[in-house]
Amino acid sequence: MNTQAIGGAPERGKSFAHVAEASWGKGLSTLLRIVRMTLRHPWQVAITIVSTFIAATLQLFIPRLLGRAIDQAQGVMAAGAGTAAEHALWNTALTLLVVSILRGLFTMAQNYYGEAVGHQTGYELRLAFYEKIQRLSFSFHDRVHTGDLITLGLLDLDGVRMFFSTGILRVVLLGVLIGVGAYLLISTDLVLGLLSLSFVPFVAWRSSVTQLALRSTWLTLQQRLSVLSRVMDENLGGIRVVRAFAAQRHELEKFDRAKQDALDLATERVDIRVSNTSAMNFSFLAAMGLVLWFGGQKVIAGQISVGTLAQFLTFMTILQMPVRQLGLMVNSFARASTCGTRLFELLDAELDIQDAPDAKDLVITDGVLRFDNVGFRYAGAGRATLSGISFEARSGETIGIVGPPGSGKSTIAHLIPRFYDVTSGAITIDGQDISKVTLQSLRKAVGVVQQDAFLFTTSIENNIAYGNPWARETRIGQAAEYAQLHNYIIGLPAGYTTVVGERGASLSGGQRQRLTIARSLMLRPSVLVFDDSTAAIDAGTEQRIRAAMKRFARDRVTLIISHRLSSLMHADQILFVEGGRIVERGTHEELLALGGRYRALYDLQLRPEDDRPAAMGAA
Ligand SMILES: Nc1ncnc2c1ncn2[C@@H]1O[C@H](COP(=O)(O)OP(=O)(O)OP(=O)(O)O)[C@@H](O)[C@H]1O
Repeated sequence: MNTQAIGGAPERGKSFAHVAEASWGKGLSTLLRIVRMTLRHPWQVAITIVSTFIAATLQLFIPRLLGRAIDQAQGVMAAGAGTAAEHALWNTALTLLVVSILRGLFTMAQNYYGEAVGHQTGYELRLAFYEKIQRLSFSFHDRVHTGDLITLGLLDLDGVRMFFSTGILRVVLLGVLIGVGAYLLISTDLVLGLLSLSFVPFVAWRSSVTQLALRSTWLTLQQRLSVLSRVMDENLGGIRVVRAFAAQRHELEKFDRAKQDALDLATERVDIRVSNTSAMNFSFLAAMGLVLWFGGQKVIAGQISVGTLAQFLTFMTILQMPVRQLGLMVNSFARASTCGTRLFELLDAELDIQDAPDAKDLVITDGVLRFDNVGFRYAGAGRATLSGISFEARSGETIGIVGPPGSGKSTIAHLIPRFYDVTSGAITIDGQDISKVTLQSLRKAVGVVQQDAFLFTTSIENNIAYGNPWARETRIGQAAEYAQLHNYIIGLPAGYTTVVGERGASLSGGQRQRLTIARSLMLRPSVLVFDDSTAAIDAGTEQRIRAAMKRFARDRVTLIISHRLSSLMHADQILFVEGGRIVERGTHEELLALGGRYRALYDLQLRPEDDRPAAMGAA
């Protein structure tokens, strides 16, 4: 993803996971930013690093103590029980025990606080991520697929979260073990020390190469998993359509293809891992064989003790694991830099719809909504969707908007709460340009009942009170009454506390639409827009809703967008929109008298069959 892709350029449906690896400079600044985030928890970070340091240092004592214990055991065998040699052996054993316990305790502290820092950083990032997603514009959500966002919020976030424990702490651990350990070994016996460390460069190199190879396949794997999430997201979201079209087999094949792509890569990753692990094992065992051979010669020659040889071998065993994990550390750095770069680009993305610097709250006085020569073009669209839209609606007035599909009716509705910003002209409410007032106050003043009757998987009550969670029961009941839903709800065994199922699955289409109407009424908005939101409601119920809402509509502007003329023919003003322009306007009677497009639509929909002209009847 690049900033431009988020902020502006519209590649609809383009994957979020296409990002190439970050440049070195960018990667480094990302890592520094993660470190800064981590340092927001200075105490935990300090405790973790100090514990890691102490645990690693204590671990270095173990080979020495073991070597000494072996030599002392030989002394006991030569001198017999109860001698000073036996005392010395007991002391060494006790020291070994204490060192092991202390090392265990510090390792526990290292793991505990290390995880805590990672989880806290992850939590903060997750919060920032979700907050940002909530604030990004509709254009962003038009463009970026939900599956990609899920991948970003899970996998990428994890890559950053784990950086502290798998990246930074390993630097400390390896630094102490290899740095101090190498010094101790070489200072004890130069040749044996060098031989003991001979496997380190090869294993470190192989481990890093393996992890970098795994990482590049990981990036591709992540993209493929992102595709898999998309397929699953679409399949589950559209499960009813899939069933209705008996398209299960097609969907399964689609899923299988996406899954196979991911699986092939996962298998490739296993191959890389297995072949490199064998090479590393071989190199370690070869180095051990060399140390045994040379060390054995020295023992036989009496140049070193058996305990000293055991010390070298034990040290090698201790060292091999962190050296093998060096690649993981390299990977952790690389992963955190890529994931972090992606995540931070999203977090830093400029909000194209946000409060102007000097934005003030919208103040409603007379409740006049005005469109002044408004033009609009969707980002990336070849031509304007709306041009020269002008109209005014006063409080208590109802405006009907009608027109062929795709003519721009919903787009008009979406401009009022600033889901999108106008490209030219202005929209004002009581003389205040909506682009200059705070989004919060604007969206409280504008209620849009959308075509898509989305409900949350919670109770009816919570769904109605969604925009106003502290609302009293009486207000919730009143909104339901306006929407002609109250009688149905109180007939349910659990009444208002009935849970509506996933996205309202247990309700009919009409009930869902009425519930979303009630939800918007709860806001008591100054401008209330019905965007084709009564299509699933029968004409009789719609009439009752209109009658019930008469009083409610008295002190607000109501905009009704509908294909059904009976829904809007009573409006004070009707706008006929075609090709993004208002081509006819007036009351029902005026438009009928005009004999234009509205009239033709009326003849088609409402005029009694017998009265229709022959041509219209034929149409
Ligand atoms: N998010 C979007 N991004 C790009 N183009 C869009 C977007 N939404 C709508 N369009 C296009 O804008 C035009 C107007 O769409 P709009 O939804 O406003 O029409 P409408 O009159 O409400 O249609 P309908 O009656 O079918 O709901 C259409 O050509 C549509 O393809």
